Amino acid sequence: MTNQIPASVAPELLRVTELVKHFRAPRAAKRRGQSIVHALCSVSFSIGPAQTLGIVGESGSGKTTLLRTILGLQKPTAGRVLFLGNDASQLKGAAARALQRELSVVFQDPYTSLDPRMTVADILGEPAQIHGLAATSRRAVALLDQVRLPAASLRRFPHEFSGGQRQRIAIARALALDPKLVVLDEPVSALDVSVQAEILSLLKELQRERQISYLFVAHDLAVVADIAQRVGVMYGGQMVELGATGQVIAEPRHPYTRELLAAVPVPDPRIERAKPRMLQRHWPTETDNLPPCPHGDTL
Ligand SMILES: Nc1ncnc2c1ncn2[C@@H]1O[C@H](COP(=O)(O)OP(=O)(O)OP(=O)(O)O)[C@@H](O)[C@H]1O
Repeated sequence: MTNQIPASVAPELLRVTELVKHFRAPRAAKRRGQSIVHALCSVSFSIGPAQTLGIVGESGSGKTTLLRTILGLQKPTAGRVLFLGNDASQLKGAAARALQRELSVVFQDPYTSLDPRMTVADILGEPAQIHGLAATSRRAVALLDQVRLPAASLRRFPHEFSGGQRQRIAIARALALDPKLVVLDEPVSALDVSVQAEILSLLKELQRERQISYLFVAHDLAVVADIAQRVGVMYGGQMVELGATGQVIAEPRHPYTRELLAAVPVPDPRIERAKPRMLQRHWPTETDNLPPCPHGDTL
């Protein structure tokens, strides 16, 4: 007998519903008659346990705004973010802190995301300290082991490590409180291709070992295709495509997705196979049932 819940009835970890975020337009845009920037336009998706959803999109498509809104760093104009069934913005005190422990983040640049004045031991102990928990060196060594770095790293400072090693430290820090969901904001964009592959393979191993889920944001569709079971394509604040990775690659429906596929520099066999068949037939994806974009200009 196994206690595993079948995927079809597994509880949702994250549900984002019709998320809208508008900003006041900068002065130059106002002069062109645009008063509001529609950074997110009715974006909806969900992530289940031990799943990876990859979000891909060009600069300015709304990826950072989406992550910042999910992380509670900015309020949505409309729509909801439910994490483990809770709207974090409605929680206070111990309940809010307990929910925060289940969600962590890894940023793009491992050169600026780690405090240069802190040792690795301090960096890995900080999340526990923030939450009033004990930060033991045994726990820090276990975290280093998870990201395949030696225990001797504990006494060293970030500048003594390579970019890939720094990103391993950032991942170890993100795992410090055993979160259920890790948000990864372009985590391999600043790394060489061979180091990118190592970090992607580490993330996949960690997911298998710890059953964590990832929301993985990147510019590069090949990177997302390597790690994500599902992919969402953002364009102009909208999720123009959302579905199983193989399906989105095989049958891209939006011109921007086709552009992304054509731009993949390192051939991915699935992408290469798909290119000649693009758009020969229409497979329904999750975005087919999305409501139209509410083009109101509220802030
Ligand atoms: N604080 C803000 N005030 C005004 N406009 C903003 C603000 N933050 C983002 N925007 C605008 O919202 C849109 C989406 O920006 P966002 O940073 O989310 O895109 P992105 O896909 O993350 O881009 P990149 O890959 O370059 O980081 C852009 O038009 C951007 O100029």
